Amino acid sequence: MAHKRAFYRTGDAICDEILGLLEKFANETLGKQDKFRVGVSGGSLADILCEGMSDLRSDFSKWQIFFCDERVVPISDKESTWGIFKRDLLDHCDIIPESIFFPVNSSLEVNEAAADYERKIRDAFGVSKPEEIPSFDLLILGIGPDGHTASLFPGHPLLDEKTKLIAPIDNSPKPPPKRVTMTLPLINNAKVCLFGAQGGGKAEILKKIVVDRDSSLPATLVEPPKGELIFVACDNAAALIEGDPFRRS
Ligand SMILES: O=C1O[C@H](COP(=O)(O)O)[C@@H](O)[C@H](O)[C@H]1O
Repeated sequence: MAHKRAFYRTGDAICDEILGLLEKFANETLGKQDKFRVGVSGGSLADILCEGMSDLRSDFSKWQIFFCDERVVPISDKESTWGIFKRDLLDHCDIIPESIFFPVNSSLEVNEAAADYERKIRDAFGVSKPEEIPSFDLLILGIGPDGHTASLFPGHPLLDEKTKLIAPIDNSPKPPPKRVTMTLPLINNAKVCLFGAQGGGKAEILKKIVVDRDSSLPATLVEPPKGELIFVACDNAAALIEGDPFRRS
């Protein structure tokens, strides 16, 4: 079980809470160590980060930003998460250096792209022994309507991956089919896993994850034993959850 769990209900939108927590964890981390290492997701969370990250007060030169998953498509494709960050954040902002981003090399074949990204992460953390698992300071994760997170989908064999930190997937049920993704051993070794859920379309799945703890859903399997697990949901996404679901834990 996660060391500490929290559930935040935020009114109409989750962006201020997500951005506020990102700033808080970055600055707390940089008060204790010289680098802040965060993993970001695609979809709605990427849009929130691109909208508000440049307003955060932090020393971005000490950040390292990785991708919890990426679609293996050219950066010019609208499905590329790195492409979204380039176009919607970096192209309009001169306080966040491009060099702090560690994108997936999507020009490689999907298996190679995953192996290459695992090497990049191991190099950045200085972790070379296969049995050692890097520990991200923060992972910002989304929740798909089917309960997927990163590119870990319900019923997919990748949920049982034990050795790879980054895995390829070439049959993603959600297009595009070719992706690379952080696996559960890497995700669950993070210091903080922060989920964001925006909109009434997430209400049913969020209840299954947060209240029912339905273990067939990949997002439920995110439970860092030594880290914090945080859910941030707008009122509509949290509509089927009463009070604080973690009151007694
Ligand atoms: O395909 C993906 O979906 C999830 C959820 O996206 P959302 O738009 O429903 O928040 C996302 O977290 C993941 O990074 C992405 O590749």
